Amino acid sequence: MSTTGTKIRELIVTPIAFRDPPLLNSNGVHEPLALRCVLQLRLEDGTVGLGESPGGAVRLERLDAAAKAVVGLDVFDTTAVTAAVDAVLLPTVPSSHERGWTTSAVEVACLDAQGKLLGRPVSDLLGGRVRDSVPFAGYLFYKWGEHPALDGREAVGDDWGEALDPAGIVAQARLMRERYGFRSFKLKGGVFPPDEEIAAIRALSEAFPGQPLRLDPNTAWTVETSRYVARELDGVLEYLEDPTATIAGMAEVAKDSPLPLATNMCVIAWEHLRPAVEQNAVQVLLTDHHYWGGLRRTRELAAVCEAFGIALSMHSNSHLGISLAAMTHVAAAIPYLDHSCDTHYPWNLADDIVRPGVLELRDGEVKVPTGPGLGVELDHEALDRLHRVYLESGMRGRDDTGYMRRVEPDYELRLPRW
Ligand SMILES: O=C([O-])[C@@H](O)[C@@H](O)[C@H](O)[C@@H](O)C(=O)[O-]
Ligand SMILES: [Mg+2]
Repeated sequence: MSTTGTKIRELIVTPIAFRDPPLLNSNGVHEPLALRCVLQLRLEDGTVGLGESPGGAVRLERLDAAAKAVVGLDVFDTTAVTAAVDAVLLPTVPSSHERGWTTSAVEVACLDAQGKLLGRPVSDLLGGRVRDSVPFAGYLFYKWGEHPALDGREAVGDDWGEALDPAGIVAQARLMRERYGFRSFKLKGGVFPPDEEIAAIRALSEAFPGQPLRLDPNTAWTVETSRYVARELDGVLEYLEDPTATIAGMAEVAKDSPLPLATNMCVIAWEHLRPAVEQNAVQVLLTDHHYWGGLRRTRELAAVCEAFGIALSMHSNSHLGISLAAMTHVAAAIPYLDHSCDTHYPWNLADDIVRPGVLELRDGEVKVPTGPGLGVELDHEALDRLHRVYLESGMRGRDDTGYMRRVEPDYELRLPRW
């Protein structure tokens, strides 16, 4: 194939804001809107590759810099594209993890364009799929029934309702199961005292016998508390995720934990792998292509984990369909993925920017799209609408703690809290 038409003509980055329910976590509560950026990588021949990145002013600025750096490069030379993005960010963004967020979004757009040019799905470009559909876990959150009235805005409810105790969490899990068929569940913890969250997990285990369960308090606990919870939930959880902070802290917990420990917080860059392995700090790694530098790097990461006997799962943050498609393709192409993947998608899919019909959560799984590239089509009308929401909102970053303080002025962010 000649490179005449496969050169990158432009990269359009569109910031958007979409509705998000009041989901609680160890940092506070989700704001009424969540931010993402949508990438359209247009080639000389008119082919467009799609990408999606976490949003906010900082990420947008970096993506805008990346957009200038990639013009004229061949879309098939992802090594050169990634190097160009990395080089333009290096002077101001020293952390490889931070640069990974930007390179990843651009790489996904390149792979989508490549797949469209070749008429092959992205999973083929990653070596071929080993499964036709990818299992996801129902991601449960403690939550308020509505976003409270603030700044003259009326309260905003949703069709999930309130979940502030074990009965509420079980009811939410039942709804998740009814709507999407999930066969495993993750509870976002770090919100209530550990015994209350242990009770919620026990209630889930009774309601869904034999279904894999996980608990993730996002470092809300001390080493001692983490060990206590691990002992209490031995035989009930498949793994305990980020109970405490740092590789050293996790290693301390691991010494005495009957449960495998998982992370998407203390091992988030290549340089963290060696100390984590040496200290046996984590037994499960939640990959996330958004911050490991892309889909191909995620596959490489999986091979490293396989070599060291670290099991694999997948992390998620509030996201839309382009990211879900990318997550599904890479999960399909990793033989060694032994846990269902996380996804926030059920919380946000009402505002998706891809056309319906391809990505469906059914029986707790998403079928790997078989069309060219990521296999999803951008809904331009939805994109324009959500871009206007972004502009009008004035929101330029995520602040779960600040939002919580506006509702509960005495709220203090403390990690660990228990
Ligand atoms: O969206 C949230 O509240 C989650 O806590 C998210 O911020 C985390 O990144 C994530 O889902 C996790 O597994 O740690
Ligand atoms: Mg986590």
